[in-house]
Amino acid sequence: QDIQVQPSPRQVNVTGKSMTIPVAFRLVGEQEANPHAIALLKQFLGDRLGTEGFPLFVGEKGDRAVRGAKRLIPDHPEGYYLSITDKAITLAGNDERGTYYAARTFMQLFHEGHLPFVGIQDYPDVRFRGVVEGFYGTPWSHEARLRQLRFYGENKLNTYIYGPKDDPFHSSPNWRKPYPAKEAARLAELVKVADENEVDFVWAIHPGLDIRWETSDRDSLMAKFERMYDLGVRSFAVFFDDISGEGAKADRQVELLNYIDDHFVQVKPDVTPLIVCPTEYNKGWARPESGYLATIGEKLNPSVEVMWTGDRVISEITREGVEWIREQIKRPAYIWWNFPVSDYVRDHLLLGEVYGNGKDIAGSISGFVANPMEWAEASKLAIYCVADYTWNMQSYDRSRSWHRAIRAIIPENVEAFTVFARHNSDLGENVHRFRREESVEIQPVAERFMKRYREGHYDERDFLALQDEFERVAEAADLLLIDRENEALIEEITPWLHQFKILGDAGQEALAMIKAGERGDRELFLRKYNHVKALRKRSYELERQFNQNPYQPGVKTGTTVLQPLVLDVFTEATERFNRQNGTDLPLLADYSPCKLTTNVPQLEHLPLQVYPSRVHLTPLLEVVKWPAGGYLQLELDDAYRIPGTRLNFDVKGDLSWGVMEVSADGETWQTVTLTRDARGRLNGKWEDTPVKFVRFTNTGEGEQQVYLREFYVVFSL
Ligand SMILES: CCCCNC1=N[C@@H]2[C@@H](O)[C@H](O)[C@@H](CO)O[C@@H]2S1
Repeated sequence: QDIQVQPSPRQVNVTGKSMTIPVAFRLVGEQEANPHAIALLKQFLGDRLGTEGFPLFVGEKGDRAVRGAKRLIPDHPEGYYLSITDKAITLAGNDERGTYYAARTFMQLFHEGHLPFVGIQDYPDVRFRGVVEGFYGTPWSHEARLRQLRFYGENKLNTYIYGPKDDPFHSSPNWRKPYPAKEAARLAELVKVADENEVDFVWAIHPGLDIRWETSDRDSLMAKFERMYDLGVRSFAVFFDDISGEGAKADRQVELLNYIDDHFVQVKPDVTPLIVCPTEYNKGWARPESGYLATIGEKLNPSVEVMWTGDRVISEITREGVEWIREQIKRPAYIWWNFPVSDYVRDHLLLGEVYGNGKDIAGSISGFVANPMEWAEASKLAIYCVADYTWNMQSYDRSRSWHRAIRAIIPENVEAFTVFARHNSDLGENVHRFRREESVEIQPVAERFMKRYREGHYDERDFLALQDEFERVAEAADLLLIDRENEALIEEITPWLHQFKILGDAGQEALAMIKAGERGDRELFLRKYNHVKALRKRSYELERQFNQNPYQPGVKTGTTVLQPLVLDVFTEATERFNRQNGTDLPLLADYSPCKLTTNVPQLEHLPLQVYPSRVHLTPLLEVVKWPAGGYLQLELDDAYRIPGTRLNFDVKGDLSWGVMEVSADGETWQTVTLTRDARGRLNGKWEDTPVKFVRFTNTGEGEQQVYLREFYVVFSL
């Protein structure tokens, strides 16, 4: 019998036999065993549990109830031994959490009225496994967090790091203040539910934006940690990421961290190791000459965990990469993996497989936590796979895990959600140039079809395969929109489901244009042509209505294969129709009236958001290092009368180091005075001349570090 346990256990011995599930179980070891494991079993077995019945021995190594299994329990943190025979069931943990995990595995073995006779010895590859709520954007709701913690309990994830950038009591300015009563009570509830699910609730503080290296701020931080300890928090982190200036100094940071470690973490009886996010948190930003990492490696107490995102902010974690950082910081790195986080591509959902990380890194890292999307339920797909990967790397199978994740998350609509997730997994062009596979199965068919269609002899089987896929897309959208088993998930993805339905319909109708054109049926062709244009307009309006945020507003779906395919088919069919009928039916406006050029490395690949009346530059979340002579230029497709551009560098002090200019021809430039409006945004104004170019240049002497929160050009009212 195929034992399906999540995450995949390390060592499973099956005898092939099984027994019908006993009508009653006699629990042995309740007094000594991990109470959360006992509670879980009681809740799961319900009234099957009594003083009579089939013996169920539960306990930790050394407990009387499981003394017979002592030799069989793996000697690893969180390891366990589980056995089911026709005589008894044994759930024996190497420690309390191990017993809990044995109970979780036991629960998964119940299958269609039977229990398999099995011996399992299991333990995790990675010590700390889980999620860091560390994204920019709307923090998860309290209910979403409670669901997450229960999900982690089910999937043997033992860490949840609370660090939402937009929580003012986690970051500046209120990191010094205790949480108000309501928030404090909610955090206390999260800690309780985390405990019940054997999850370490790690509370992180992000003081770097305005910390002063004086005892007063040190004492404020210690006092805040004490407050959180009173709420039940037993795991703590200090984030020094995404900051510049005073807060970024290594020796100051180390002095503070060692103080916290010596006077708080090491003196409390039950606090787990302190975790820190360094300012140089990926290899792309590490500067050996700054000595930052060297200072961390040499002077930071060895008991402090140091987080790391890999070779870049968003990157796959490789053996070579973790060996490199281990050398620098003189300890295994605690990985903060930036996936499926989408706060730099907010119009996309990242529902694809988890792949690209090495399977040989377990020995070189101490932790691996995923930074998710602001969409908590939708993030569970990737989190499920990370749980499988970090528990047992060698046996991790990206596709098997992904399919199981979908079954775990939406069991009543597996087929529909699989179609939806297949086509919502790539990020599109983005500042980090991180991409994921999308529409993998249909991509070769689409490519072959378009090529042959253009050559004038496509294969009917390809046509039918594409038509079938677009039908599945439309069906999946409708099935999921009425799904009621996981309403929180559907609520999160509804805007994308509407967009997905439109994509399915548009794909079918664009293909119908081909057939109508071939049959010379002008009337039918025009009907289909108009329908596709109407669908496109609806899609555009959806973009303007949902998921509006100042970064990547809108709702993108199928951007890598299906959307381009619809556009290609529509364009080709319309151009043929125009040639055959001497008409000039317009094509879909998909050009971009604006081009970005820059010599500032971090701005090179910023996508532009183009709207009817203005061009948005996707702002960055990280600090932008703007070298002397560095410029950012937008070139419009024509000279427009622009009533004024909006510019916003969240910088302290003035922008006297830079100059804003406009030009109609790229030759003669006119300087623009920038004035701050009520909201502190810098507005450029100039007299009424047509403008084709807008640029901002660092004319100062040295590099500037700025937050580019907003930059857009309004080029018509
Ligand atoms: C090494 C741990 C520090 C990582 N800190 C990071 N801060 C930012 C996060 O808040 C964002 O969600 C992430 C993705 O945009 O980028 C960086 S990653």
